[in-house]
Amino acid sequence: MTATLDESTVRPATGSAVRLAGVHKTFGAVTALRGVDLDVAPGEFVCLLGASGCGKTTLLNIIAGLDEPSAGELELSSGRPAVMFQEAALMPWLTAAANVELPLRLAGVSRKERKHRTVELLDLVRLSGVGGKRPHELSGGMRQRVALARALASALHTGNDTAGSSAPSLLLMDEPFSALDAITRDVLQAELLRVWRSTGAAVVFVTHDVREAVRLGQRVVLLSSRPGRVVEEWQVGDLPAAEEAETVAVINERLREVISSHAAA
Ligand SMILES: Nc1ncnc2c1ncn2[C@@H]1O[C@H](COP(=O)(O)OP(=O)(O)OP(=O)(O)O)[C@@H](O)[C@H]1O
Repeated sequence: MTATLDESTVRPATGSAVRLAGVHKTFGAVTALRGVDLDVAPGEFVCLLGASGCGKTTLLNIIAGLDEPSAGELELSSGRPAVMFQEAALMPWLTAAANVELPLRLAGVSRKERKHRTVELLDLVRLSGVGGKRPHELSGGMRQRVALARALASALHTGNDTAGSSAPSLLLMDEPFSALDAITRDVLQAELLRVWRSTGAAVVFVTHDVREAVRLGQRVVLLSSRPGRVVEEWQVGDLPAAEEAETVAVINERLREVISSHAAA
């Protein structure tokens, strides 16, 4: 079930794109999150890493306003963040361009401005030639690019819209590339980094792939196995290539420890 966040638990963030303080979430007898503290700076790229079932999606849903915390506080600096899921979830009856345009249409952006921004965004994800095609005519990787352009349309619009043009935007991504083959994933990871650098949006990217987290993130945040809470984090932005493999090995080892301590508990 989805719920709308209570106004009292969501406040505009001061200086952060998103800030969570002591966020708990229970589903009946199941405690999914226990006291999560997380602060994401405007324009920062943070990867949330954790074992299956540790509460990553729950956390993202709470930030997205699709679910509400049982306790704790959430602060957001922009309006509702844009979300991109594992499956592109495009409207099958709309063309790629119309899918990208949809959040702008719903936000009441003028037709001329919508058309202009849609062309720009399709160009940004290198899909300028296929705006007129419908989702079933596109490959899985192309559909995820359309989903990325649509999420950006929504994120950038919200960012511009709420507190003036300086309001940072926030993009939430829940394992968006995990259903793709390795080569397409590799290409889209590079594309995402390029797009992130050119838009300045903050990104919270959920993955259980350590290599992906280290490649994409400026910071990797490790959640414990259920109930999830932040156990450790690493600054991994601009790592020299020689240190990347070692960092992946260190984080993998820590992830294994977290999983086995949970299994032994
Ligand atoms: N709506 C719900 N009702 C009951 N339990 C739920 C609900 N949503 C999540 N859970 C439980 O909360 C825990 C965390 O789930 P969540 O989907 O957030 O984990 P995750 O880390 O994203 O997992 P994965 O990596 O496998 O997608 C799980 O034990 C799950 O069964």
